Amino acid sequence: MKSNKFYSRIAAGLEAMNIEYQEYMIDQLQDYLKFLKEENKKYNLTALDEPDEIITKHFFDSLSFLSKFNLKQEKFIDIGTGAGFPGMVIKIFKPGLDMILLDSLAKRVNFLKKLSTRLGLKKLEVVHARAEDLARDKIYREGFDWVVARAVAPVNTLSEYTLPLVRLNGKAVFFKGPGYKEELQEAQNALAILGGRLKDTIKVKVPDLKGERYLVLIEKDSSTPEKYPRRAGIPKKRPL
Ligand SMILES: C[S@@+](CC[C@H](N)C(=O)[O-])C[C@H]1O[C@@H](n2cnc3c(N)ncnc32)[C@H](O)[C@@H]1O
Repeated sequence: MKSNKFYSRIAAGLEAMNIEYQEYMIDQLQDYLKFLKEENKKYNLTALDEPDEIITKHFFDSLSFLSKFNLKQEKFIDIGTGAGFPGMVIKIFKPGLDMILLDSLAKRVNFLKKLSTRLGLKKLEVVHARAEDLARDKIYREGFDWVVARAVAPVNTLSEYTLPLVRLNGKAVFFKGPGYKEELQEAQNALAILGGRLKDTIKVKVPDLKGERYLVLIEKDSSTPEKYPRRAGIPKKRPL
């Protein structure tokens, strides 16, 4: 519904990022905003509460991914998705993706399940687990074309959460601020052990956002040894 308050702002952001869309997708995003605001009062799902801030810092930041990567019908997982960023937003604009949203916190998982039903999304699974445990499950291990994460952990720890889930020649993409360079320095050992290789760091322009944003692209060029990830909690406590 174009008359809705935030429609034109969202449309302008999508156009600035060169992202193709249909009107119903913006309607879904507005419904997401409404439901997030309602549920956030009860469950503290995200620190941001002001709609314009949610649009810029959560929606547009998540969508910056689609301004750089052209996705087909591929298998995708968002690790530590929280209230659905970036995975839920990407799914709305790429409904053909086979998407899993993973988080270890039940209240966020429950919110996303309700939102998925409300929006009528298909090929979307919301999973309540820790990344370290999911990667030990044969169904998921090395099963994804794309593994993404935003605001979950530094690159060394994050590599152990994500790379065991990436299929050979698949990709992990981390949403980062300008501190990514130091994090990459400290992650060289982790990447080498886990079978990842830094392919690119891509600066993205997020409409209306002050501050620099980057997508760190890692490619998986060899299989992750069986012993990784280590048991839940260890990758954070003792990064490789
Ligand atoms: C700071 S929030 C970021 C949420 C979202 N990605 C965003 O950018 O708004 C980090 C989230 O990661 C989840 N998380 C942290 N470690 C995790 C792990 N090992 N496995 C699964 N989820 C994890 C937390 O429960 C939390 O919801």
